Amino acid sequence: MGQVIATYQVYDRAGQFTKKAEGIALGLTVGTWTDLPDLEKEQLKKHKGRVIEIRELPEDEQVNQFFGERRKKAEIKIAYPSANFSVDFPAILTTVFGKLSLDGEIKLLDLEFSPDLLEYFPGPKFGIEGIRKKLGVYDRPLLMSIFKSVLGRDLSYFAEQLRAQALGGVDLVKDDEILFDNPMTPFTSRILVAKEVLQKTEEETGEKTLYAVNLTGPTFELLEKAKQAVELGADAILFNVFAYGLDVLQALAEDPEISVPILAHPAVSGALTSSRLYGIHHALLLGKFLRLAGADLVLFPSPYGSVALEKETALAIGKELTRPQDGIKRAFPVPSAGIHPGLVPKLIEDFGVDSVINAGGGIHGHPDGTIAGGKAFRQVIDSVLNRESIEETAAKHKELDRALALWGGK
Ligand SMILES: CSCCC(=O)C(=O)COP(=O)(O)O
Ligand SMILES: [Mg+2]
Repeated sequence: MGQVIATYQVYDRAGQFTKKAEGIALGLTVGTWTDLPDLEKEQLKKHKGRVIEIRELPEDEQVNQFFGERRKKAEIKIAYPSANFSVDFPAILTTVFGKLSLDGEIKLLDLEFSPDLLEYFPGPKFGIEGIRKKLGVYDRPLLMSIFKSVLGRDLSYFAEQLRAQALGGVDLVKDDEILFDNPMTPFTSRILVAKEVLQKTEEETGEKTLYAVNLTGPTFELLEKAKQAVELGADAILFNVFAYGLDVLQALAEDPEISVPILAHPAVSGALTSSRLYGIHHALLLGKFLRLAGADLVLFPSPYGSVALEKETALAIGKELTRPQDGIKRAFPVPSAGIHPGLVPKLIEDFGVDSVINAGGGIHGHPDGTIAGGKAFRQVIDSVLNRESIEETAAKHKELDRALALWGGK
């Protein structure tokens, strides 16, 4: 029989972890099992959660200080039989971390699926290889940029900014996650204008650029809207998955008519991941779950920029997105926020060639404008791959030199 195994981090004053683990295993499955007559006990046995490991860990001094008292810490693993749930994110999350998520200092660290359950999750349609094929770029990290200051501006401004990003050598341009459907730059018009602009830049430069349009609006309109986007020729979709839910992403990814890559934005996810004591581990939510739900590219805070994650955490997300997994394509890690050219060597060292360098302000804020901003990034990416020092490359390219002078990194 299939099962999911949940790993939790728990704290307890008295360190009564066996009691706590058994309480969870019962409470989230058969509830009052021990008080029932024998016949019912037998029937409910196959539904009971099973404690499979309790591992006491050294106390966390930061947590002790926070509470002003000592708290013992442990990791516990509980297996939940698949007989208890339908195999979808809402049912599984409610089973393993439904009311439990409200019950004191407990964090969901990991969830292992038995192989039979993995078949219910599509994974990315395109993944790293599929996106590289679309772009014809195989040997370097991709470069992505973000429209900025488009709110309140019209389509001609949008077209101008898109053209500059493409001429700067950017592979993918995405809407900012805060750009919704609006009268100045309507969803469908953005797709049509982008198509025209990017066809022209490709003719001029020979390089392809993909545009990811922000798919927004009421949940029950999204599928139709996404299909309409594809019909109009959209290259890719940006999706604020945590404002909607993992299952909505999965529905989009599974639909054969939505035949474009999906970029998952981490907006709102910090409310679920950021606490040391509560919520869901970053690598599980932004890594394992988003990949299973079908994201082709996943944005998350890098260890360095303006909204930084601890390095170990950011690396763990990247690892979940790219580790080999039977039948499930790898998704592109996109460590983001406050990225400028000086950070690129570290990002490539951390996330490898199969990652995306992504910048908004770091491109448009270049002292010589957006085209120069894109070029500076492409120059530093080449510099790292050619094992040239950043100083040597900057001496040959004024775009990179000016970016490093402004933001540092030499
Ligand atoms: C926290 S990851 C998402 C980053 C993002 O949405 C963004 O707009 C980053 O812009 P920046 O100007 O910091 O590159
Ligand atoms: Mg943004």
